[in-house]
Amino acid sequence: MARRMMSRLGQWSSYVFAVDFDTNSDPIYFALASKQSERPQVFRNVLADEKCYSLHVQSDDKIERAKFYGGLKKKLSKELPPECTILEMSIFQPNVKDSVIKGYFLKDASKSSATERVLGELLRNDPVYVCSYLCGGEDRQWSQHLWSNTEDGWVEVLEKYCVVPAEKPVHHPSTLSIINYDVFYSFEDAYKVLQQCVDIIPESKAVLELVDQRLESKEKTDFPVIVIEGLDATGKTTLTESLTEALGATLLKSPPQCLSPWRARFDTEPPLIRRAFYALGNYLTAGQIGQEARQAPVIVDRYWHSTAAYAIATAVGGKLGNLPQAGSEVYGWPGDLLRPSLVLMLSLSSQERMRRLQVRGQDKTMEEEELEANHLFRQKVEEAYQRIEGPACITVDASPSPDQVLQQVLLLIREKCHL
Ligand SMILES: Nc1ncnc2c1ncn2[C@@H]1O[C@H](COP(=O)(O)OP(=O)(O)O)[C@@H](O)[C@H]1O
Ligand SMILES: Nc1ccn([C@H]2C[C@H](O)[C@@H](COP(=O)(O)OP(=O)(O)O)O2)c(=O)n1
Repeated sequence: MARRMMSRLGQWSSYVFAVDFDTNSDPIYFALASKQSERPQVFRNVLADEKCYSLHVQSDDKIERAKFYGGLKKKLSKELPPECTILEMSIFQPNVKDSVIKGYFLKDASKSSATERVLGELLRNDPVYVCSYLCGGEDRQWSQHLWSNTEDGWVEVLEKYCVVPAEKPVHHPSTLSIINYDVFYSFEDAYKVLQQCVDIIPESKAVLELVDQRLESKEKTDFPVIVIEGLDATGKTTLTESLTEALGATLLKSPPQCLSPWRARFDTEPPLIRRAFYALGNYLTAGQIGQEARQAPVIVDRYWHSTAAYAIATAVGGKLGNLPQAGSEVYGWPGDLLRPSLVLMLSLSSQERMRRLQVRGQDKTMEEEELEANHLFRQKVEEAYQRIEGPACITVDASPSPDQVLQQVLLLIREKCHL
């Protein structure tokens, strides 16, 4: 174990650490060095007298890493003293795809040694690296101390490094591991994830069996395929139903009905597994679209745009500006997924959306803070929706009455699909 850590440490000189102290600002970036830097203090303004720690997952297995990272937050929240704040942290090579190792940074204002005990326990039993951070010396500079297990079960410091400021990278670290972690760009990539889960999530087997029986879809459909997208409560169900009737169309949705028994189960899984499930749902729906579009136009309630936009918005931490730039490959359409003829995104002001949610009896009890975080999340989803290409979505104002929205959309369909 110690040898493994040493070899890892050797690589750390090219890594940058990012800690999200505040979702509305940039993370604080730092690196490790053998000598202190002349530059200003790394944690100035964000740390007072707290004890600080970091921990991140060490495993070469992608599924194990995802499962463990997801469970770790729950475990930490349960076992650490309440004065301990858990912040998201990543270690990465600037602008190098797939180089991110996720972890947590702990700001501990408690007076007890409970945190050390919990971390020592984790180090002994789980695949984690643990470090503590100390501020000392005349110039009050920070250093990082990597913990190691001794033979007799005690914890000791294996290596000590100076913490020095690092440049802000061009790409936010959370954008470096979107491909094949949050968004899958081929059937095979998503399928492989669920295959690797069969032993730990038995429901994966049933999903794979359904997927194995899916219908193949052709590139071109005989009748137009129109996808309706938008955040929850923007009126998708209302519109897709009236549209289906008005056009004598067939109504489908993604994920399809046949996956409903497993949706809640996969919603509890970490992003890697959850997103692979939704990705496969699109291929099942694509098979149904191919079949139905031989006889009539098809209306689809959510499809690839939802899968990609929600996944990207969840994966990208912090500000709207952290999203990958428009034109980035993450907004591309999977080469093997049936493309619809038209994608429309229903858009509403957040006040009207809240009003509709309340009419439906939801979101009444949300705390202010959660509302704020949700506001940022929804902005990111809508922005990601608008950046997805091949086909891109057309934004429709969903604030008029249901009939006015329907008429507006029928006009668009006639214009774009010649129906
Ligand atoms: N154009 C509209 N104007 C006012 N209320 C609407 C409109 N469209 C839908 N609603 C109402 O808003 C709520 C959410 O609509 P729904 O179609 O269920 O949205 P979604 O399927 O996008 O979650 C429902 O109570 C619905 O009756
Ligand atoms: N085709 C789809 C549909 C939904 N999803 C995911 C994206 C979000 O995490 C949720 C949104 O689902 P939600 O329950 O809000 O959907 P409805 O508005 O009830 O249709 O599902 C997806 O990834 N791909």
